[in-house]
Amino acid sequence: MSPKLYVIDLSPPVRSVYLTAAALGITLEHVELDYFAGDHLKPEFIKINPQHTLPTLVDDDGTIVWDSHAINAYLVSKYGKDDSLYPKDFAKRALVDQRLHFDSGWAFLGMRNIVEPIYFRGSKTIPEYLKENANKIYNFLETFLEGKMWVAGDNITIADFSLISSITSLNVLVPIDSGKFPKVAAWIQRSEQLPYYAVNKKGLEDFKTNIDNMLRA
Ligand SMILES: N[C@@H](CCC(=O)N[C@@H](CS)C(=O)NCC(=O)O)C(=O)O
Repeated sequence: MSPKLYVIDLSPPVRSVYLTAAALGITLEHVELDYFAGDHLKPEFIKINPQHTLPTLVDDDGTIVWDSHAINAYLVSKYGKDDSLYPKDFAKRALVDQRLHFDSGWAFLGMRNIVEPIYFRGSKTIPEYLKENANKIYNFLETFLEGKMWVAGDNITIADFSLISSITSLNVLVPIDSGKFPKVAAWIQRSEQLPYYAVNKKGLEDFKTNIDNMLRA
């Protein structure tokens, strides 16, 4: 039996778990919920995750984990052959954790603040202050990548998986100026070369189509 992952491909946090699972070489059983029909708000799902967010993991032994960052750390700790994706060394882990919290508090949130009015309130434009915020996020990331291949050093970690799914989605909404943010642009290109990157690509393309349609509708 494979651990169950409740998903919607459009979601950046869900795609970060796809990347982690692919990097670990493990299979998760995807349970797709119809987000726009409100499947995640139904009592049977609320019983599993009262915060009703996707992704949510239910492992074979009944362990339930939600929040993609916690899921990714859990999967590496439980299924990783080594700790390279989420180092045990305190100082290295602290840097990865900082980047993960940057994803939660800035990158994903910056994207979510733009998307929700488009998805749920019929908004057809992106306010200037949210575009400015997106550029602030790109600028922070540009600084983090100074002298580094990946966001927390020379090894890829789960922080890259969280940030690549959020940042490529934010890029759909507020395009990254590669002249201003060359390190961010190079990091995206590096990520796209990963042998398992396709698991981010499909949901990202669906997300782009979805946003294009909603902004035009
Ligand atoms: N910090 C959470 C964010 C998860 C999240 O907000 N997911 C969205 C989809 S992208 C969701 O499930 N929204 C439904 C809701 O909040 O009710 C994570 O990383 O898992």
